[in-house]
Amino acid sequence: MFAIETAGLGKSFRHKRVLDGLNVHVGQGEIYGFIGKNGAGKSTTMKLIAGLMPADAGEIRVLGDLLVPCEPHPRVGALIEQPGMYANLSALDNLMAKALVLGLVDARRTCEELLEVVGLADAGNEKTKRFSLGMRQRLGIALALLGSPDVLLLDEPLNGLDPEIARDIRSLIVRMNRERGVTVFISSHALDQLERICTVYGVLRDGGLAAELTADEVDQACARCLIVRTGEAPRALAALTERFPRAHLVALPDDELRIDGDIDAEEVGRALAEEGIAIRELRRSEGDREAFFVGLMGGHDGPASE
Ligand SMILES: Nc1ncnc2c1ncn2[C@@H]1O[C@H](COP(=O)(O)OP(=O)(O)OP(=O)(O)O)[C@@H](O)[C@H]1O
Repeated sequence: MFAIETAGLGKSFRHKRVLDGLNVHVGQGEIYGFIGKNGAGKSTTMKLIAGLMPADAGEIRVLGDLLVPCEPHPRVGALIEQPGMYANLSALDNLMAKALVLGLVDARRTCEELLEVVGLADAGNEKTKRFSLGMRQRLGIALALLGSPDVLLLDEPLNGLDPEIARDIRSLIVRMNRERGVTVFISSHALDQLERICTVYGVLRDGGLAAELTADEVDQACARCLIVRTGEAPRALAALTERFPRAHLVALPDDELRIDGDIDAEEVGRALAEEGIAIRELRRSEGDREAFFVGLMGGHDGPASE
């Protein structure tokens, strides 16, 4: 049973289709990094899974339960976009307000413990309007953790944080995962941050998943690859895909193709020459993980395709 599973998920805003047949599989106990360009639909996906808005198509299962549209699953905690909090209340009172809504027994002790867990014990009585971004994110995570969820949805929890705070939040996420067995579904633009904690990745592109791979598979894919630059990238991509069906090929920006797998450079050169495709550059690249992910996302610059 998956912690989160979506099948054929679709969502449009007015006439803009954002998600189109999205199939995500998040195993229990994983820290799943959800990656995609700006506007690819990461927050939208999170909101659908959190039960904050209805999908137009498809279904979502959380811990095996089919989600009823707009009904949050009781075992899911979420921090999506700006953490919702009352500016004039203290961190403790913000937690208490939610704890009461959830009907938690022993609410005060639970809230104080959570403040401790997220490193806000000393600031618990301060009004949140005076909080720094890092403190807000910590409180947002504490709010998401109220009720001891089994599944945590974290939308960009590391955005805009200085390296030390980002490290603290990363270790908090890993601790929740290892010690409490919480499954984490996390989005971030900071690939280097995700790479330190994620066990699986899903790459969102054109409304669906371009890839879903484990950290080990990413390691393997990035261990050794060939980069080909040619003026005829689409034709080269088609020719090489047919010639090397077991290789993983990705079109990169600047007319480059990336070929993952143990493929011989000479064979690639020969295959392209036979098709009459001129090669501008053919080189071996080691471990360029960012290029790998950026390639899967569909390039670096500009928003996701309209
Ligand atoms: N409520 C809404 N009404 C209209 N359009 C929306 C709404 N919510 C999202 N969109 C649009 O849907 C697309 C996907 O947005 P979403 O916020 O899910 O992307 P994202 O991948 O989280 O982006 P980012 O990385 O920039 O946060 C965007 O083009 C956005 O403008």
